Amino acid sequence: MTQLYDRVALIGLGLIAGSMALAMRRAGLAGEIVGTARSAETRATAAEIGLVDRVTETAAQAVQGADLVVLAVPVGAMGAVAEEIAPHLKPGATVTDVGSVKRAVIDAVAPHIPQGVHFIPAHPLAGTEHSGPRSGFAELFDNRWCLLVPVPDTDPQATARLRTLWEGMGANVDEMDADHHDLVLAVTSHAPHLIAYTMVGVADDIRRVTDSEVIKYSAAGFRDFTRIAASDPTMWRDVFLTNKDATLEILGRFTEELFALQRAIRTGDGQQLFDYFTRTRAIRRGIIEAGQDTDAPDFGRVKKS
Ligand SMILES: NC(=O)c1ccc[n+]([C@@H]2O[C@H](COP(=O)([O-])OP(=O)(O)OC[C@H]3O[C@@H](n4cnc5c(N)ncnc54)[C@H](O)[C@@H]3O)[C@@H](O)[C@H]2O)c1
Ligand SMILES: O=C(O)C(=O)C[C@]1(C(=O)O)C=C[C@@H](O)C=C1
Repeated sequence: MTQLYDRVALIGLGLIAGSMALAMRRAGLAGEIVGTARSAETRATAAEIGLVDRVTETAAQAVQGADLVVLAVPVGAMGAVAEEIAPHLKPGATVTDVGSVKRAVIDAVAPHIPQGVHFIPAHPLAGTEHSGPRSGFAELFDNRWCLLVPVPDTDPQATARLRTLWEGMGANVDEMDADHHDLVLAVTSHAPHLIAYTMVGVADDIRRVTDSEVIKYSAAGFRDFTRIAASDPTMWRDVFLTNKDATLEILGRFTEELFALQRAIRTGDGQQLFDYFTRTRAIRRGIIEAGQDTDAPDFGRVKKS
């Protein structure tokens, strides 16, 4: 793979930025990778483990001379970071982000981007429940989707280069409109996380009644919930605060369905339960028939033919 950017600046040095640094290095996509983070401890760790080629104290220093700037901080911090780096951006540079919500990030960041700098929002659909500078790994994006969300009048060449970067890091790339992105992700990622957080919270409340048995005998389904509910609190607080409308819309529908099933249980309507579960089972089987092995550890990854 050829080098795409002479200098890349990563703002935020957590799971996503760390994985990008390792994936870029794996494929030789960047000349120099510079990184910065808000906390001195994170910067020291990143320097100690050699996560990036150079660590700077401030975001303003990191973006000096960078051809690509990646905002990899919690969604609620994107606007303030964009404001801080704006006067220091190199003309012709590309600014991108990896935030889990797109409309709010565009609204917060775009007004700060100077003329002559390209802003191309993005979202890799890959992650884990871990965070921080030691959590990244080069394979995170392999065969995963990365969605680009170009804003109006985005330079096609800059977009094409960013697409090539994500492909070089192992991802499959698609483009999507910001509002559509936020609705789709509310269904596939944001609402499920809130449900997992809630379920684990309920189990924790019940623990006092069951004398810790819910933890001791936790079954596989519940254990999956606990993994998701261990995800970073700051990141997810910001996701819900910034994708409010879409998440509330999906949670409203979820609650209606939940009440319907609750009523079926109360009234002993086995047929309704059976029909519902038959429908949802068919959905999973459809995913498998489409070529994805849902039991495989790489479920959710895009199968390359
Ligand atoms: N974790 C996932 O599964 C996942 C997946 C895709 C996209 N994302 C998105 O990627 C972004 C980064 O997530 P992550 O998982 O790498 O998080 P992380 O917690 O591992 O890293 C976040 C980094 O941002 C820095 N930071 C935190 N608050 C800041 C602030 N106010 N100002 C400046 N820097 C700040 C932290 O020091 C840290 O270096 C988020 O916007 C998140 O929504 C996360
Ligand atoms: O696999 C996980 O742990 C994740 O939560 C990753 C996940 C997801 O919901 O799929 C979480 C947030 C993102 O913005 C993208 C991916």
